[in-house]
Amino acid sequence: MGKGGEQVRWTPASTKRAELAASGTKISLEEVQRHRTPEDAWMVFHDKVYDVSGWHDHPGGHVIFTHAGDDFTDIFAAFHPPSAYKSMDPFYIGELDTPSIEIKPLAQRNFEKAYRDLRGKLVVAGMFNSSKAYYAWKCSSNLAIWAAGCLCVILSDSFAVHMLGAFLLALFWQQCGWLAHDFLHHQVFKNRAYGDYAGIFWGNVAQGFSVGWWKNKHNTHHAVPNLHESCPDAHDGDPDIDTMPLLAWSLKMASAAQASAAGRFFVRHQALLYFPILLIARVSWLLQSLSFCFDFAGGVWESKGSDAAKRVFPLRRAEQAGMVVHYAWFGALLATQLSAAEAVVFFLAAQMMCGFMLALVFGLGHNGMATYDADSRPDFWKLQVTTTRNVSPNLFVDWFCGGLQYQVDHHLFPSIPRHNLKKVHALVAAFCRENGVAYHEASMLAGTGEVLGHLKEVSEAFIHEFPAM
Ligand code: HEM
Repeated sequence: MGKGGEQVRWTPASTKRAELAASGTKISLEEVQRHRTPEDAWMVFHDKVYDVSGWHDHPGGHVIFTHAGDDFTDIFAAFHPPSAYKSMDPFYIGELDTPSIEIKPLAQRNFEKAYRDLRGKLVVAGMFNSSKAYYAWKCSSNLAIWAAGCLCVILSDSFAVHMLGAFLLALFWQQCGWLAHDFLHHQVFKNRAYGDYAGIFWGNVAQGFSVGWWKNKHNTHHAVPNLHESCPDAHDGDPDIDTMPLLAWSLKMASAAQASAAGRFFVRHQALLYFPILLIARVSWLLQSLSFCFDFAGGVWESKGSDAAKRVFPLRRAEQAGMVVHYAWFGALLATQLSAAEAVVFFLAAQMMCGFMLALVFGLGHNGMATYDADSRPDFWKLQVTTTRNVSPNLFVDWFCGGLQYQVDHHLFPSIPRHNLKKVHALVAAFCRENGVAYHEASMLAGTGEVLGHLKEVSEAFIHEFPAM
């Protein structure tokens, strides 16, 4: 509140943060909630208010704006190394006029406290420390799959063996996806540059994915899973559910399809089209990666926040070089060993099999779970837990899903290495039970059934809502 009790409406980017901070003015939560776009972004951390309006050079990119107008205490802890805490100081503008403890319901306060205590216990228990031997084994066994795939192409003239090679390369790329994921979440190395370089090896060089593109998209997904964007100016939507015009995960998304015949067709038949769409997913990711790395095709395939991501990602040249190496080794393999026709079949088969195996796991993680509107989104823990599905583990699932079978645990603590997630899971499951938080787990088969069932429900709701279409 301002002098005389009137509500103060702060001007956005022009705000002089230091002056505001020095004035000691208390700020209401309602006031913070009004500043929710990239150019006018205020956020709360442990009852302190920060103004990050227009900070397009935040080292993590535009993901910071997903929490404009909101509390970012827990998401900050999830993403940042301890060294980042001091970089908040220049953005401080004041204290909340009413501490959150007096605003939030008791159950919520208890849960938040317990969640933060749990993080502390996991740090003390060494759960954030990686086993380098484990990752050396994962990396070398994956390279063995790559070698086997290449040898199938080099040593044999048989079409069937070549197709086996395509399958092995598809498996290799799928596992590269999980390795790049772990390195880029900084699960393996405390030194973030090492993680980024390893990510470029397993992402750009090995499988043709741009690390900068992936980080921008994936970190935003982590910050706001299954959340619909509030408005075109905001940066608060989950890019992973932005799958229109092909798949609609809620009636809200489906409604956007009613204007075009193609859109209506896809929504009506999306449960049947789900598996065929997974087959082409990787081709789309390759195009987005090329677009991000080389400004290819005028940015047609780029996702929101790409400009900032290109500017802030420090290893842009290295990732461009990585892409060149990827297409050089893969192109040389196909061009020197196969006829033109067989090379095309091999290329498409490998891309489609890999896309299917990657996307199947992605779908299991969140699709068919709750979706939220940005305006009514729940707090950090509820958003992360209720939008996410764990897959019941077994030896095959553990290998095939690369740690993402513990999706809930991973979302709550993204920088815990995958080999510790089994232990963490036992604590998180007990913790959710004690605090009455719905926590969902299904087998691979049942989970995929849930995804298809959800797509069908959205189709039916769409047909019911727009019967004349
Ligand atoms: C005042 C608020 C914030 C400040 C001062 C800040 C500062 C920083 C700094 C210094 C880094 C670089 C860390 C390093 O690599 O050493 C960073 C990275 C990052 N930040 Fe923030 N941040 C803020 C808020 C946020 C918010 C709200 C989010 C998410 C919603 C976020 C997400 C990230 C991500 C994803 C990275 C990149 C991590 C990586 O892949 O290396 N930040 N931030």
